[in-house]
Order: sequence, then C-alpha cells, then structure tokens
Amino acid sequence: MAFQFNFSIEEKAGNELETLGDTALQLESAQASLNPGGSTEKSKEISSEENVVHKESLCAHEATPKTSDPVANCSPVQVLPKKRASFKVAKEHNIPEDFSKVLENKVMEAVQGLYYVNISVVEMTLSNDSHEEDIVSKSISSHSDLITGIYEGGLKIWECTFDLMDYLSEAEMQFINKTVLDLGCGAGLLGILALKRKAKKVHFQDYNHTVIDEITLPNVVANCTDGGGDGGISEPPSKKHKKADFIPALMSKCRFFSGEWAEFSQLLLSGNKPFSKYDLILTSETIYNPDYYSALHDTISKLLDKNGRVYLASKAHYFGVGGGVHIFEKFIEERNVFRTRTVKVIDEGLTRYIIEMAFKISS
Ligand SMILES: C[S@@+](CC[C@H](N)C(=O)[O-])C[C@H]1O[C@@H](n2cnc3c(N)ncnc32)[C@H](O)[C@@H]1O
Repeated sequence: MAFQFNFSIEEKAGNELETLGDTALQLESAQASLNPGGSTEKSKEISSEENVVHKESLCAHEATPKTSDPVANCSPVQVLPKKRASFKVAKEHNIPEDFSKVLENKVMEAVQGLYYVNISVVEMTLSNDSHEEDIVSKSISSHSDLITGIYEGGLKIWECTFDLMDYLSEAEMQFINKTVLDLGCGAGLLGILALKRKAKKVHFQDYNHTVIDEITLPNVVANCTDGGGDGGISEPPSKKHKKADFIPALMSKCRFFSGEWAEFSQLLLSGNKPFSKYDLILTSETIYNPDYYSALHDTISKLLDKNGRVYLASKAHYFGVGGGVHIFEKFIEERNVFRTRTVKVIDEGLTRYIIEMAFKISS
C-alpha cells in the first residue's frame, strides 16, 4: 500500500501557546501510588479540555482527515498543562499464549514489506468498547493527536518512521546479535524491521498501554511469520494463526512496555529480569515536546550501551509544540553526555532529519 505524504507546514504567526513553566510538567513518580492489588496502571489524568490545544490552531495543513489516514502527517499538538501532570507508571505487557487472539478483529495492511493493523478499524473497535485509557474517544473529542500525560500519539504511524526505515536500509545497518529498543514505538515498525533483520532482542516501549496491546503487539505478531527475514513480506497474516505458524524464537526475542520514560528505565533497571543495555535505540518523532527532553535524555543515557548508537528521526521543528531537531541538539550539547551527528536530511516541505547519537566517552 502506498502512502501519500503531502506534508507542508507554514510558520504559524502569532503562536498563542503559553510558555510552559518549568514545574508544570515535572515528572512525578507514580510508584508511590502503585495499586497494592497489583495493577500498575495509574495516572492522575488532567482533563482533556485543560490540556489540549486544538489541532487546527497548530497544524497549518493536515493532509488527510484524521479518521482515514493511518499515517500522521501533522506535527503533534501542544498541550497547555494548567495543572501539574503526573505520568503513567511503566509496566511490562505479557505476550499472549494464543497469538490468534492478538489478531482478532484486526484488518492488516502492508507498507515497505511490513504488516501493520489498520488504525481506523482499531479506533472504531476501541471507541465502541469501554477502555480504561479511553485514548481514542479523548483524541477524537479533543480533535488532537496528542494530549500531554494522557495520549502521546502512538496510535498513528508518523512519517519520520519511514525516513528512519529508509535510512536503516540505505546505511545497511547491521542488526545481527544486536539488542534494540524501539523507543516511543507506536506501531513498532522500526523494532519489527530490526527483528526481521535478525536482532538478538527487540524491546518496544510506548507511553500508552492501549497502543502496545492494540497496535504494537498485533503488528509484531503479524510480522513474526516464517520467511521474509530481510524485512520482505512472507505470508499474509491470518486470524487463524496458531502458535505453530509463528517462529517462537522471534516472538521470544521481544518484550513490550508501556509507561513514561523515566518510569520505564526504572522498571528495566530495577526489575527482576536480567537487563543488558541496548546496542541500538531507534526512535521516531519523540522530540516534539521540550518538557520531555530531560526524561528522554536520562532514559537513553541509562539504557544505552557505552558503545551503543541512537538513531533518532524528527522534523526540524514542531510548530506550536516548540520541540525539534535544533533545540534538542542544543539540549544534548548542554548536557555534555552525548555527541550528535546528522546522518541524513530529508528536504521536502518541512525538513526532516536523521540524527545519530553516541556517548562522548565510549570504550
Ligand atoms: C508522535 S508519537 C510517534 C510514534 C512512532 N514512533 C512513530 O513515529 O510513528 C510519539 C511517541 O513517543 C512516546 N512518548 C512521547 N512522550 C513520552 C514520554 N514522556 N514518556 C514515554 N513515552 C513517550 C509515545 O509513546 C508516542 O507513541
């Protein structure tokens, strides 16, 4: 299936957004409020009305209606945190015993040799049922692809994902025996690509557990069939897939996590499962909000192997939100932990970049 990218953003004059106060988005560990009954799903959600700036006030152009295009072509939407936000604690998602269940009610599509679930169908299914996170209804009612602390955009596939997939192919990136993290994975196509190219382990992280359960996991399952080890399509996924149709070794290489970044790194580092640092961290469209840079930076520095590399894909600037490549690089420079290098520039409409990051001091 071919996707159309009609991406064009005009600089928005008179951005009405308030500047975010330093304390407004301070990450607040929710560990203290963990449910003793065992559920780790907690977040003091801020009302959507208070936290969303409507999309039309931030995106100069939206290529296609929200409901019909799984690929998000517009910068995420800024949030006005009038209240202090607290963020979701991290949890690991179990891989279901019966893979066929994961693909139930899903319609699959394919792009660049990988399967992914049709997001409109998932949204429709989710909006008909009641779900704890309720991110689809919240996203629809607020006309927003992003509600800070509530929904961070993972239901859609953002265009820089494809930039990074292209770059990884062009650069003939080697995944064999590498441990890989798809950070802020959404659909998880980057991690799936690494898996198909024989990575040793692939971990997927998204802010929202609904995204992991309804999008990421089904996408991984759909791509864990025999053949197509180089990222090519193997056989069409079917709801009839049973365990035997899958390569158990492929699925067992994967782990899935939801939750806020600082919470996620804490879970990995203090959890009871052994954890070895990542050789590669792949991340697309995750630097739109400067208020998250500190958590993002610290998470990467805690989880990346000392000789590891991060490949980060981003638009030059996220109008209305304030983040983007240059401000992020400046932040990184000030922290003085990583060096960055631009490895690819995609100069179509709003410029997009692929940035490589590595520790300044490695082995
Ligand atoms: C715009 S979406 C991009 C999704 C996907 N990488 C893509 O390119 O299609 C940003 C992703 O970053 C993650 N994210 C953003 N802020 C986060 C935070 N503070 N903590 C954890 N995850 C966050 C969310 O999981 C979300 O899916």
